[in-house]
Amino acid sequence: MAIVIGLTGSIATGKSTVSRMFEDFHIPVVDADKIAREVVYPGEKAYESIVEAFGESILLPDKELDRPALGSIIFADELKRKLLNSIIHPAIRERIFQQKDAHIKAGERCVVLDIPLLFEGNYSKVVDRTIVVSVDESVQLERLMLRNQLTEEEARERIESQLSITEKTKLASAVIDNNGTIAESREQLEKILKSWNIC
Ligand SMILES: CC(C)(COP(=O)(O)OP(=O)(O)OC[C@H]1O[C@@H](n2cnc3c(N)ncnc32)[C@H](O)[C@@H]1O)[C@@H](O)C(=O)NCCC(=O)NCCS
Ligand SMILES: Nc1ncnc2c1ncn2[C@@H]1O[C@H](COP(=O)(O)OP(=O)(O)OP(=O)(O)O)[C@@H](O)[C@H]1O
Repeated sequence: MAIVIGLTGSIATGKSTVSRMFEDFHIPVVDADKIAREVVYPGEKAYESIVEAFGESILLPDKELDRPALGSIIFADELKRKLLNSIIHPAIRERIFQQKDAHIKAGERCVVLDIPLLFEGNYSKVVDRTIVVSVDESVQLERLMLRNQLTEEEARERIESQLSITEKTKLASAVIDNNGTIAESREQLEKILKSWNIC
């Protein structure tokens, strides 16, 4: 029986940074953010529905989705965020399950599902264990503003669009404290996987 691990965090807490570490353990990762980009390539069904719902102003001159523009709209307006979610989440969900099943069919004994909205999207029932990557809210705010070049207000809107990191850590099987260095977080990951007899 394969073990399915759900990896999550809140925005900019370091989920992708930890996700990359699974490569060292030869554990495949299904990346929901990557899938979210693929399902909105021009020509995909979700792309057409997004343009219909949000208008051509969220497109770049080459007709690709203008992700920062769409981000500014949906993180500032809960109803618009719900509208985008209702268009895009079913397509993301379908591909997550397809990729997970393909890894298991190929004989992998452990698969990671890296999903930002793991708890909000009710994925916890399809994973065996969860790892939450956590940082203090002040560190989260600082890293988010720096990475996405956002004002404090914009960064706070994004943080508030998800379940808080405090709530997520309460729901986790294991927590990685990513306030320190990346090497320290890697050590914590290794310890967790060893305690679960995964590496
Ligand atoms: C709004 C979009 C176009 C902005 O794109 P951008 O390239 O700037 O950001 P990216 O996709 O890398 O997302 C960054 C982070 O934002 C957070 N986030 C993204 N979408 C959402 C959402 N609908 N609700 C809450 N948080 C979200 C996640 O923590 C994610 O890791 C994009 O995030 C998107 O299409 N979102 C909807 C799909 C989604 O929910 N994805 C995340 C979960 S699968
Ligand atoms: N331990 C660390 N020390 C310093 N910077 C870090 C550390 N971990 C991550 N970062 C930086 O913080 C930012 C957020 O990290 P990352 O992109 O991994 O977060 P994320 O949780 O995947 O974000 P998102 O939810 O937006 O996809 C990045 O710029 C990353 O380089």
